[in-house]
Amino acid sequence: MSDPVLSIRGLTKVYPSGTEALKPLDLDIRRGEIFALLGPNGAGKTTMISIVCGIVNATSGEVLVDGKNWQRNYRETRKRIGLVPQELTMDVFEPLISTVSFSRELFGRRPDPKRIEEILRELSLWDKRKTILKELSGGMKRRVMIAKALAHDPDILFLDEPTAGVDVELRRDMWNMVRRLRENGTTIILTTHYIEEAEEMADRVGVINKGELILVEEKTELMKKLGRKVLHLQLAEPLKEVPATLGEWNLKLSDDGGLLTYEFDAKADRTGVPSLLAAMRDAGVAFKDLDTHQSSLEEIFVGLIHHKKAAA
Ligand SMILES: Nc1ncnc2c1ncn2[C@@H]1O[C@H](COP(=O)(O)OP(=O)(O)OP(=O)(O)O)[C@@H](O)[C@H]1O
Repeated sequence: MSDPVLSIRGLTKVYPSGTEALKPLDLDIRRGEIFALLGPNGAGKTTMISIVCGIVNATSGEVLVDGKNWQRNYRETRKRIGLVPQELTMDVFEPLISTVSFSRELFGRRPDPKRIEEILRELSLWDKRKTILKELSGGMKRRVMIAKALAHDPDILFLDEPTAGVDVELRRDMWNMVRRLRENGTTIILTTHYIEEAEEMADRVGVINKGELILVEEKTELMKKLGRKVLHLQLAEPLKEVPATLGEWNLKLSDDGGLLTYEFDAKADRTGVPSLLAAMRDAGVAFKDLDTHQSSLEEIFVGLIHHKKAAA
């Protein structure tokens, strides 16, 4: 990959409790991409983000921003990174606008009331700017967390489960905001439990499990490569068993004998569907309906984690 904006090299984390949260982890993030990090609870997503954002110390390894060591260039690099954390953290008695303006100055940026106004308007927070944080709804507080992360105009933005527990409207607003940021050149790394979110938003997907990055792939490639297609055939008459002449397709017959399922590789040029249908005709098996369906990222993800578990 040419010129990654962020490089993670051999990153490990062992907490004092002895938990090995990250095995040596390597990852390059491309400039301007949306990278979705997927993984089950406790996989190490927040640990990785917290290290890159300077909240948690790594046990070993290094993080490079534009090829420069993060720790050795702390002031310069930290102001380029924004984080929307999972947990809401804010001073509850402050008016919203002071909190957001303070976040900008914290990273050494000059005060810029116009820019703060722009951010608050975009997140539909402008009307609430004088409200103290304690009096905002949960969804509003989450918007404030985003405003705080954007206040210093970072060009690399981490979103740790941005839409966990938010309503449909806020989720849609967030997705739109992320797309707009990307259009303006911001690199975005988000963690999510919602696979539909990765499917909808990401250019690339990483899957992390037990502190190990088990896969990094272009989203479309991933879906093509691992996506299986499934053909369902509703039979005109139930079968007791699959005829022997249809053995090579490994068909599954439903318990009631009324549905045949054929799973095949969506990527392969010759799927075997036409020859299967011809063989069914020869065997006298008629069907009244058929449909095909492509595996979603969710099925791929569950399959990967299970495969790893089975191999362990
Ligand atoms: N401060 C800590 N002290 C000790 N162990 C920790 C600490 N923070 C996290 N861990 C452990 O490290 C592992 C990785 O946790 P982490 O929060 O990074 O996972 P995650 O993928 O973000 O999970 P989730 O999706 O539930 O947020 C887990 O086993 C967790 O219990």
